[in-house]
Amino acid sequence: MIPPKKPDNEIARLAALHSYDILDTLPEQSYDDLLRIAAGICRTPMGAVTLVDDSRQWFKARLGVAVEETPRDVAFCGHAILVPDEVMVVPDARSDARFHDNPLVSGDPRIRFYAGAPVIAGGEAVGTMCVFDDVPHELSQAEREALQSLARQVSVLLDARRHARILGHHLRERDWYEQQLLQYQAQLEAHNADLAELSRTDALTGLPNRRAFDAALQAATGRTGDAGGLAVALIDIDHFKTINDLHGHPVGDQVLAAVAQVLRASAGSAATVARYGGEEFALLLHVTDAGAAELQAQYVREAVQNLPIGFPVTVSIGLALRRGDATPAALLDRADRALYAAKRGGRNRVELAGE
Ligand SMILES: Nc1nc2c(ncn2[C@@H]2O[C@H](COP(=O)(O)OP(=O)(O)OP(=O)(O)O)[C@@H](O)[C@H]2O)c(=O)[nH]1
Repeated sequence: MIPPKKPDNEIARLAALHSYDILDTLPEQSYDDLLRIAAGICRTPMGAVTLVDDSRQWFKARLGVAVEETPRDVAFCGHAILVPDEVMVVPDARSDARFHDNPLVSGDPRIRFYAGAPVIAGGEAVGTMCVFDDVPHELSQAEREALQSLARQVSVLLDARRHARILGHHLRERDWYEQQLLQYQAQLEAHNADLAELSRTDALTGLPNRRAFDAALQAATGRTGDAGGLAVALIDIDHFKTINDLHGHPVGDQVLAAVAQVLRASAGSAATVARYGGEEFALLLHVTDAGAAELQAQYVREAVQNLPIGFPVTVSIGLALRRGDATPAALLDRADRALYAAKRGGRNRVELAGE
């Protein structure tokens, strides 16, 4: 027996074979079908689609062969791939010096006839489409060409497999990027929501700020059709500059926070309470008439007056009831003028705006 030598381009040949990542995969109908056609055309009971690995030949498809692989040393196909563009035909292995005492000849499957067409993939002879028989044979020119054609079809299958795998890889990569994008988008939306929240909230008191109050007023005036259903109260801490001057700015901040808390607690859950400016707050009240609005404003004023802070803190309140379809600006203007009147009138009081 003469074991097949390794071709000069063995390293490149193995690289090409391994790039298909097909060794030791499950049988596939397409390869089985091609093999069956080859055996039918060449009139043999046995055959294989072999891939010649470093030290073994592995069968992607097999017909009448019990084993999944054999050592490369005894592989007929190891010889066949040495001449990539020819079909190797061994009419009777027993009279061929390379094979007469080959264990595949002396033992099962007792090969006498062999014909193998190299499968060229990635430019290299990676294996064969081969047929064999346990009786001697000849191969006609037409059969030889058919075997070669079927070997080319094996190459087509191998390339299709590689393209499918590359495509699958790209799709998985695209899915991954899509996932990343969705995550970034969710993060951005969360940040935007945080920013929106920040831009609508006063940091010192935690109350909605002037922008948020104006938006709430705008929305409420758009909704409320009936006159007198809505009132705005502008609330200003009295002599706040003096509080700052006497007790210091940090204490002034604490007073602002305490007043904010008391306003929120005393204004009722339906009211919108906001910090409207430095020491100025605003209330949006849903009330049925001026009497109810005034009662609520007085309640708020007294709640501030009763704050247990250690020194007197009072507020002046300008109250304006919405009449007809007055705009938010007109309503605020009337409340502001009423506040001015409350200050002038002695502070710590509620003044209801006239027409
Ligand atoms: N501590 C503190 N003071 C503030 C803040 N915002 C505004 N102020 C102060 O609030 C004071 C408002 O003073 P003024 O507008 O003169 O009014 P006032 O002293 O409250 O007097 P009247 O409104 O007339 O009763 C100013 O001294 C501002 O510096 C703040 O966030 N913290």
